[in-house]
Amino acid sequence: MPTRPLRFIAQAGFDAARQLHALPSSHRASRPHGHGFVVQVRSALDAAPSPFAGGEVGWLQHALAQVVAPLDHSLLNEQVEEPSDERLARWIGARLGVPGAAVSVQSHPASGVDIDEAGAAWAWRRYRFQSAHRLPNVPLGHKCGRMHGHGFEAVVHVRVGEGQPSHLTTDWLDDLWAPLHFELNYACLNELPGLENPTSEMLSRWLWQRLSAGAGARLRAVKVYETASCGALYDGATHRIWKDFHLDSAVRLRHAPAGHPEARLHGHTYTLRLHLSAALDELRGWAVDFGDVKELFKPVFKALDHHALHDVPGLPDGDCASVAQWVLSQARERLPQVCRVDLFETEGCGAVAWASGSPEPMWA
Ligand SMILES: Nc1nc2c(c(=O)[nH]1)N=C([C@H](O)[C@H](O)COP(=O)(O)OP(=O)(O)OP(=O)(O)O)CN2
Repeated sequence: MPTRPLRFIAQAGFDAARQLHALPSSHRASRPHGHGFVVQVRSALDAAPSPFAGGEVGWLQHALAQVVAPLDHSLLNEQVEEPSDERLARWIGARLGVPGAAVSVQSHPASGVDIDEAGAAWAWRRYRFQSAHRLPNVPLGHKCGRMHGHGFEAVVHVRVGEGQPSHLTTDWLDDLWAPLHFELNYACLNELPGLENPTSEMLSRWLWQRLSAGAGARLRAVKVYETASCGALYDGATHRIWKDFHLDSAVRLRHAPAGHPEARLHGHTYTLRLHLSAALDELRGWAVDFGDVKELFKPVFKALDHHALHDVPGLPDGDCASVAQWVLSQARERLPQVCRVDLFETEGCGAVAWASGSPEPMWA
C-alpha cells in the first residue's frame, strides 16, 4: 500500500468505435457507435521507475500514451472483449504495468467509470440544471445575498452493479435523477422544501438525501458545481469544498537531464484546486466562504502566478508534486481547513498532495 500523501496523475485520449453486445438490443449502445475517450491514471509511483526526480508526471503520461495508442481510431471490440468503460479501464490498467494504479475512463463529458486502487468500479454521471438562488444568511452586502442564478452541475458517483454492464448503472442513475431534474431545473432553489438556504454544501447534502433513498449503499458522493471554479462534495458524512485558480508561470526542472524538454525554460497555465474540509457553519450553511478562500489564499497565489516557479524562495523544485506540497503547507498556515491540493500543468496531468497524517482523500 502506498504511504506517501501524494499521487501523480496523467491523462490521454483516443477516438474509437465500439458496440456493446451484452446490452439489450433496444439499448442505443448495443449499436455501433463512437466516442472521444479520455483516460486518466493515478498512482503514488512507489514501485515505478522515474527518469529523474520531478519527472514522474511526464513518465506516467508517456507510459499511458503508449498503452492507449493501439486503441486510437480502432474498433475496440477487436482488442477488448465487450469494451464497456469499466472493461476498458481494467484493460488499460492491466497493460500499464504500474502496480496499484487507479484508472478511469470517460466515454462522454457526462459519464465515466473509475477503477480504484483496490479494483472496485465506480460510475459517475454529470447532470445540469438552470436555477436561481440567494443565500439568506450571508453577511450584509455579500453578493450572494442577492437573487442570482447559475448553470449548476451535479456529479453523482455510485458503485457499479455487481456483474452488470456499467451502462446499466448509468441508466439506473438517470432514472433516479429524473424527478430531481424536474424539481431543480428552471426553478428557484430557495422555494424547495429543505433548500431554504441553498449553499453548495446544503444542496449537495439535499441531493445525497434524496438520491440515497433509491441508491442506498451504492451512493458514494454527490458533487455540486456552483460555478466552473467552485463547488462542494458530500459523502453522507463529511463536506468538502473546492476552489480553482489558474497560474500562468514559467518553470525549468532542476533534475531533468540536459537536453530533456523539461530542463529548458518553459511555461504552463496551471490549474490549481484547493480542497477544504470543515464542519458546516450552521447559520451560514457553508464550510468556508469561497470568497474568504480566495482572499486568504491571495498571498500564495501571488507568489506563484506570473513568476518562474524554480526561482520562488522556499520551493525545492518546479515540478507539480513539489509545488502542490509547497502550496499545501503555505495554504494551511492561512486556511487550516485546506486538506488537499491538486495541481495540473496540462489538462488532467499533474499531482495531488494532501496533509500527512490525514486519511487518503475520497477520489470522487
Ligand atoms: N462555501 C460556500 N461559499 C460560497 C457559496 C457556497 O455555496 N458555499 N456561495 C456563494 C455564492 O452563491 C457565489 O455565487 C459563488 O461565489 P464565488 O466563489 O465568489 O464564485 P465566482 O465564480 O463568482 O468567483 P470568481 O472566482 O470570482 O469567478 C459564495 N460563497
